[in-house]
Amino acid sequence: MLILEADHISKSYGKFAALNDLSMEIAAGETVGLTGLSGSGKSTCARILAGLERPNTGFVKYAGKELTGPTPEIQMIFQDPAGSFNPVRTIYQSLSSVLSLQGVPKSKRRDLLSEHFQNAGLQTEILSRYPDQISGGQAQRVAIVRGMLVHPKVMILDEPTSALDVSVQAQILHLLKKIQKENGISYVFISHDPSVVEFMADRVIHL
Ligand SMILES: Nc1ncnc2c1ncn2[C@@H]1O[C@H](COP(=O)(O)OP(=O)(O)OP(=O)(O)O)[C@@H](O)[C@H]1O
Repeated sequence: MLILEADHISKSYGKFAALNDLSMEIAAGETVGLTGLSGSGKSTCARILAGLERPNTGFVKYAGKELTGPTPEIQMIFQDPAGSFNPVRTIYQSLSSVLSLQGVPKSKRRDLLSEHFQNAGLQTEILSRYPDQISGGQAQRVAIVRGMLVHPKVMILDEPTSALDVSVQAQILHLLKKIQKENGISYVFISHDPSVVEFMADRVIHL
């Protein structure tokens, strides 16, 4: 079953064409790799597939319907995980507000987060820290947990391990594979590193 489709999408910024006539299809549960040189439009494509930007021409369909904006069902993970958290809130506060939007009562949030943390190889002590008090690898695990809290069907991963040490990179890639196996979600995995994309993806598209 197709979950996400891009149909002849193009994007220009002024006269500059960042993405030119890309079509791709992503089936439920599969990982499509997206690779290409710096400036080839990978991040532009990621933002469009996540509904964060609209293409100038063409369209994106999610679950058969045109995507016109962001939806919780498509989550995006960025290269710089620490930067995607509010620096003046603890990790618990940031994640708790996601659960609040989900209607999870306060009394259940800590236990639920502990369960997610254990599953993602994170110690629960991290919940009381601020984003600048955790490592890059820990921050990326927390970002992945945060994305999973809303039960997405698709995750767009834009260079999720590029800022991490090689040993930490491998751990994150294995965590992502485990999460996919457990939840059957689809990934669009973007990296300029062909070996990382090969490891993760069922199919690879070169931009
Ligand atoms: N908001 C924007 N305004 C103007 N130009 C942009 C904007 N976003 C991207 N671009 C340009 O579009 C092109 C594609 O950028 P994009 O970030 O999608 O490439 P990329 O393949 O992800 O590159 P990298 O691997 O270096 O991150 C680049 O030349 C970039 O400068």
